[in-house]
Amino acid sequence: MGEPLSIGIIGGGGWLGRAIAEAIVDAQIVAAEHLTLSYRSGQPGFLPNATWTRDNQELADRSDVIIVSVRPQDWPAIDISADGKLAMSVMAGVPLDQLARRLNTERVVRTLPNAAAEVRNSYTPWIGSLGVTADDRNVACRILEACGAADEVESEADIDYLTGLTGSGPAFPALLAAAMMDDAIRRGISPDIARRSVSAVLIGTGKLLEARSDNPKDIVRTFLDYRGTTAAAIEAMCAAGFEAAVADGLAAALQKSVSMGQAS
Ligand SMILES: NC(=O)C1=CN([C@@H]2O[C@H](COP(=O)(O)OP(=O)(O)OC[C@H]3O[C@@H](n4cnc5c(N)ncnc54)[C@H](O)[C@@H]3O)[C@@H](O)[C@H]2O)C=CC1
Ligand SMILES: O=C(O)[C@@H]1CCC=N1
Repeated sequence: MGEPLSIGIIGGGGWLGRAIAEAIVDAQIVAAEHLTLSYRSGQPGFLPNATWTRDNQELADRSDVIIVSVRPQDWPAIDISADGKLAMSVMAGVPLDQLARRLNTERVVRTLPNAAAEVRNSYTPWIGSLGVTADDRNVACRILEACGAADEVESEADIDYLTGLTGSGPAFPALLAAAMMDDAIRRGISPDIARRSVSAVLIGTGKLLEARSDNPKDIVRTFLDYRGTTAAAIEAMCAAGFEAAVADGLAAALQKSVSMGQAS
């Protein structure tokens, strides 16, 4: 058996960095003692057995795999050499060629998890550069699957689109939940019941979609066929522009993803 894997996460104290760190330790992909996490100010209190540092080059030197998990606007200030090692990015917009050039390695994997990584339910599309080896792909897959489901995609254009659809994705049901809650409260339902009931609807629907292989369109059609309350609601929502609003939102996310890559 080879040496145990060592992994470093730049921005390991952030939302996604922490989620990945805790997921890969729980999945025993890396021992906390072989994990290095960097932070900018104030060492976070979780994973006390990991090595915490402010020095990103030290992190890179200590790690076989380097994961960059800072916000895209903080990426230009990251000035390290991965020295040919496997580097992975979770940053929205930043393309593979830029990662390779700036991190000094041909072995780069661009990924786009989502916030549900915190509860090991991310959906994460990823793509590797030509320089990644079969072992690299295997390591990247294990890391990403510790955070939920992961799929290798064919092009970076797919990642740009999925950045909005799935990377930003959890925000959309959250937006729907917020609108449903506001409406319930406006109509006199207590905030506590409004929160519990709306959360239960979203969680229950997620499980229903997971359990049934139907296309969501077919489920909607079944509801419409009752010609009852659900049909009345769906038709009013669609007449008010629901589907167009979703399409406009996803187009705006795609445009932003591409422009963030050009600006970084
Ligand atoms: N939060 C989300 O839902 C998703 C985030 N992403 C991507 O993940 C990346 C991180 O996002 P979040 O974790 O949400 O942001 P965050 O702001 O919670 O975490 C970023 C962390 O990086 C740290 N940081 C910044 N510069 C640093 C430096 N030079 N050295 C060490 N640490 C540094 C910050 O102090 C912060 O703790 C972003 O690029 C974002 O595009 C991708 C998909 C989903
Ligand atoms: O909003 C953002 O830019 C990041 C990427 C996807 C989710 N959060």
